[in-house]
Amino acid sequence: MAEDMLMLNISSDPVTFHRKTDRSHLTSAEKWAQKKLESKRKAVFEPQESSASKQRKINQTGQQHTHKQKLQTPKSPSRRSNNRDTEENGDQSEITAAKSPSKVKTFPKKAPEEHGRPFIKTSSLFRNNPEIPDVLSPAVNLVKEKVFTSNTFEELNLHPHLVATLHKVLNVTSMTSVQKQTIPVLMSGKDAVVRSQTGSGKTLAYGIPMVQFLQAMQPKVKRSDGPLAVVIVPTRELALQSFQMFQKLLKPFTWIVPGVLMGGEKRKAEKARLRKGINVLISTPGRLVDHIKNTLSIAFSAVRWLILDEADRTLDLGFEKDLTLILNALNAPGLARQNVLLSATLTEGLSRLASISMKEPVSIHVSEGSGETVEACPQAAPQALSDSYVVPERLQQHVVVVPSKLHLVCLAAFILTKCKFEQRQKLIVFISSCEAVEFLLTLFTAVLCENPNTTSTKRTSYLNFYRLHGSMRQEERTEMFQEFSQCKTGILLCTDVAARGLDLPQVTWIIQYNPPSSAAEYVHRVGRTARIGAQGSSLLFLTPSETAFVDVLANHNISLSEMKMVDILATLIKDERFKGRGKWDSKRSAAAFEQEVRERATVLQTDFENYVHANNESLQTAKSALQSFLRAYTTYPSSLKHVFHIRNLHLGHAAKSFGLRDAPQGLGSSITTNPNNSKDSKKGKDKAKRPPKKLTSKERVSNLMRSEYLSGIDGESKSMKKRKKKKGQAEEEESA
Ligand SMILES: Nc1ncnc2c1ncn2[C@@H]1O[C@H](COP(=O)(O)OP(=O)(O)OP(=O)(O)O)[C@@H](O)[C@H]1O
Repeated sequence: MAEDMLMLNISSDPVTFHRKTDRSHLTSAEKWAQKKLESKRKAVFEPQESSASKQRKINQTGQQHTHKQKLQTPKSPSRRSNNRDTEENGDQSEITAAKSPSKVKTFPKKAPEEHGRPFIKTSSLFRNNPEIPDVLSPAVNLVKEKVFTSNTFEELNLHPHLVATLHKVLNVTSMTSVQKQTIPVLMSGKDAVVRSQTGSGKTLAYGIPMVQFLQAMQPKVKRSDGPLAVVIVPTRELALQSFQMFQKLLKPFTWIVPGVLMGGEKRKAEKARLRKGINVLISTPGRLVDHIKNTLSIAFSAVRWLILDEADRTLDLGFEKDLTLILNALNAPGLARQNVLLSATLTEGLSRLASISMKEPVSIHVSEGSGETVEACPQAAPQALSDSYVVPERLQQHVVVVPSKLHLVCLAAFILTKCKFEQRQKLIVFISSCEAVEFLLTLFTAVLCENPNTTSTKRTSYLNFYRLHGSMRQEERTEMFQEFSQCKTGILLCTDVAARGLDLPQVTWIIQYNPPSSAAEYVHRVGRTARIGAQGSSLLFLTPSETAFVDVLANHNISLSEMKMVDILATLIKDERFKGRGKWDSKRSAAAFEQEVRERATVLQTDFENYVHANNESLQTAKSALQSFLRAYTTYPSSLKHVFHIRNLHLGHAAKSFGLRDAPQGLGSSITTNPNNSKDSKKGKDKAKRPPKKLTSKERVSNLMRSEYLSGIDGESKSMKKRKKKKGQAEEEESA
């Protein structure tokens, strides 16, 4: 009930959340028990508002012993008899063992009870969820790109040392389609706009002709010439990766010096390197602007090449100002320069924008040339090529619809499926904010990595978590990136900082736990697997209210197959750590199986909640992670607001996905329109007659931002606005 109130408070608009309780999955005993509980809930909570909030306090402190025990008295003969079943309390039911709360120990300390869980207090995970609609991915015209050609680098008239380096150092022999089409164009001195699927070798497609050009320059290139080529990339890790590739390519041509500038590194050291001379300069936009403004020794008079890798990202709003400044600095000397834009998701609009600073660029779309177009469904409307994206042929794309409350357990179950019960899996999980990455890392490490067979701090060996996001120190970022690159199995929890360009070997699964901000970002995220002709899989999590995103993707020729949430959760049957109270026997009926899965999911959620509520620090971390998730949710572009709108979120349910037992107070109270809250009784009376004030979406968002987590930020709406804007545009990409 408290959750219901909160949800209604954030929006007086019609809410799309389905309130109907789906009972189809329940056994008759459960239906009976649930009916009983509902009538009891009505009797206990609905007559008085105050009793609901009183109960919420009880749940939070766990101290009002008498009242709580009254609520816990088992009534039904079903699951409650085993003390693990839920006691429905709106959405905040509890399961407790017969122990006095004073003896309650919090996770991770274990009492000698069955499964080491003396105290379980959790929500009813499987009740009051919105119905899960079937997802029908519309028919699309599948466009495929052939990755490899039979052509070799020898055909290109390159310097023999360059060809040898390709063979021996980079281990490449035949050209990919994009290389075959791009290298001759760039070697002829023309500008180009290049689009080809992720992991198809675009870096070498510009790297090879550039090195061929530089090594042939007469008089011979000197360090003191300064930058002859400038490569702009949106993230630090990508800058580092491109720099390493140039180090390899330039091995035989030692007189040409590559260098990297990126946020997080020491400016002083970079200035010194610039003074000494860097010929191939790779940089993030923000840091380059920084040096243009502050480093006298940076000069662009000799620049002959400008590369914008991930050009759509670099050209979009977040970097517009930086890029204008860079182009002005580069254009000033007025030397003839070759310009190249590359991305897997370049659209006509962007190429037109880019053409302003380019000279009759050649447009290279691999799917038009050497690729083959496969009509998967002739009835489907033909797509304009600029709108349709190509994903790797051997990428298997899935979507799973999961109600918010079950998100956390479902992600955990999926990770266990892959990393505990399958061999050699390397996963990347995309999450919408840095705080949420940190939170999930701590939570999973504590709850999933705990080894039940040891009392020591030894962790399970099959789960190795890594993290990558924009709020990490640069040394940590680089270390994590390299460690994850080299590991054979592991789970990288990250934000979109890892979505573009990164070439992480042998990644088997991409999980989009929070949906991407656009179809293009979807393509880049899934593109971290199935690279250069390899196999890979992806899984997109959506809530029932977000399923229209499948149509958005279909508009770009992306088709997904549905995975069922129950099938993911079923893995928990294999994990004895989350055993239900009843004796589980695999020969029992399908209904009993389903029941056991639900119990185990509840046990897992309980572990998460116990960890989160064990102390104030973890509670605050969970709350700020929830807050950051909500904030990120408000930054979806207006074109996707019909799919991802904050008013469609159920706060109480979203809170569960952060291990919180209830929607935190403050989120609701500051935005409430409940007339009973009025201090002025007369006014309150008048107000009571009126329907709740309809808030504009702006008001709702600003209310949301004024929650308890932001105490101290209250009244700083300007800086808040700034932060939000920044977050939406380029939160994870580099600004310096
Ligand atoms: N001709 C080739 N033969 C074999 N491997 C290649 C070839 N060209 C590039 N590769 C390898 O393919 C991988 C992907 O290349 P690259 O990172 O350049 O792809 P991309 O098209 O830029 O991807 P994204 O769009 O994700 O940035 C790299 O490991 C690279 O070394």
